[in-house]
Amino acid sequence: MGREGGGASGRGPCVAGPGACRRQPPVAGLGGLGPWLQCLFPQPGMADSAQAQKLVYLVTGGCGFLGEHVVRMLLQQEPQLRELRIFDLHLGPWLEELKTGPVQVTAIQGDVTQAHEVAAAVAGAHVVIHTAGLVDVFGKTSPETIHEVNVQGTRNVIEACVQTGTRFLVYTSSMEVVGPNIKGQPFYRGNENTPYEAVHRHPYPCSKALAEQLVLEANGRKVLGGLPLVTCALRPTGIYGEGHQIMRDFYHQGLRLGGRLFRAIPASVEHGRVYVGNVAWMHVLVARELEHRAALMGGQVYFCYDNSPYKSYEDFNMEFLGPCGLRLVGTRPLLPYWLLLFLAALNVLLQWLLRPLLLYAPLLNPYTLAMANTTFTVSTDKARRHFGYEPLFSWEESRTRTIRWVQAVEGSAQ
Ligand SMILES: NC(=O)c1ccc[n+]([C@@H]2O[C@H](COP(=O)([O-])OP(=O)(O)OC[C@H]3O[C@@H](n4cnc5c(N)ncnc54)[C@H](O)[C@@H]3O)[C@@H](O)[C@H]2O)c1
Ligand SMILES: C[C@@H](CO)CCC[C@@H](C)[C@H]1CC[C@H]2[C@@H]3[C@H](O)C=C4C[C@@H](O)CC[C@]4(C)[C@H]3CC[C@]12C
Repeated sequence: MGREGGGASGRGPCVAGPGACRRQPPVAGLGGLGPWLQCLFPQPGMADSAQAQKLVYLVTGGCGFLGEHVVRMLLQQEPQLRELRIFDLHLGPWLEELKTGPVQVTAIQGDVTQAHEVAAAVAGAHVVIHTAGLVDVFGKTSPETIHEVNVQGTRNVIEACVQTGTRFLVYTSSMEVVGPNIKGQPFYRGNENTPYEAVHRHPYPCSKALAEQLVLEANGRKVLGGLPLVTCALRPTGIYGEGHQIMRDFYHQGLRLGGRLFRAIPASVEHGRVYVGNVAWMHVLVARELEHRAALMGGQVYFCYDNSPYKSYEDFNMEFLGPCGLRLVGTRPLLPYWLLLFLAALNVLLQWLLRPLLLYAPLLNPYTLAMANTTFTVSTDKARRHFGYEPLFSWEESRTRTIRWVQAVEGSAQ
């Protein structure tokens, strides 16, 4: 089953190309809700594309942090959408508001580890965007569960595409498929071809690497009907933006500490970050262009990037937490690295001791410390060259939106 209809020109005014794909500029002054409101109350131009609505998309993990942004971005930016299926273990109440729009929104409560549930959701979809995953570097879930969800879940998605005839699969991978590696070697302004020893031991990056490999190897497999499956993988660096749980955790930690956070990471260690709206936009563009540029894009990996500045993890967070009243104390780490490592190891011990009683999963553990202490930044234009990606949101917009969101978190916490 292929995608019906013509090529790029049949896709209304929204053709890929630097900056060309923004159907409507986001409305300023709505606290980040502008694009979403536009999708609920479409502008006149939207009506033109009504006849062209024929595609069925499935977003797995569509109720997660990234998934929700992908869902909303699709509704706003994909004029050919007829039905949007949202598959998630936990469905969010916000889905209800989407059901009043012109696109049929189908919420499916399901588990990617259950092959039959995945196959039922995939059947009849033209494109699958697979973002569902267990993101855990804090020891909340067992390595087996992480593997089951991230690897077997991805295998189930691939097999469902093959069995039901879905031809286009976009997988949300991660920078962690590359690194930082166990040796803590820096990856400085690297691109998709930069040589780097990608060796991992932690269950999360291991699972993402295995899943990505499955997706890339599946490119070219014949699906029901005999046509080839076209796959590719997107590798976001650390995502930030509205809904980012770890940012929320840092914010609350700062409030508990009297409006202060204490520097633990040298300011010179740079960490790659990318705004969630731009990551979502990249997914939408890739999904749209896979059919037209299958030979070029099939089996490829793309880092997700934008114009967010290169900074240390903590300094970057302060771009948002600072304007919300928090202060980062110290120009250098206040504790020596060996002591942090000791505390991190102690946290692991405590987690193990307390496990029968409660889940103790603090931000600091040897793995997160190593990640935060290792430079990992990307500098690439592969996505622009291959499918015309340009960030939809400037750094200033991304920053403003994130600050507004943290302020709203603050408001709701009081
Ligand atoms: N957050 C980041 O910084 C980041 C960076 C790079 C890559 N990623 C990847 O992006 C994807 C989304 O991450 P996120 O940060 O939005 O995480 P998230 O936890 O907010 O979202 C994941 C979603 O997947 C769903 N899910 C989990 N297990 C499932 C299952 N068994 N069946 C169906 N749905 C299930 C969850 O309910 C959740 O809604 C993940 O694949 C992650 O590996 C995230
Ligand atoms: C030592 C602490 C003092 O303040 C700082 C700890 C920071 C860590 C909690 C985070 C540092 C790097 C983050 C990860 C990175 O941004 C990339 C990721 C890839 C993605 O696929 C999932 C999320 C994450 C692992 C992200 C998690 C949090 C950090 C380890």
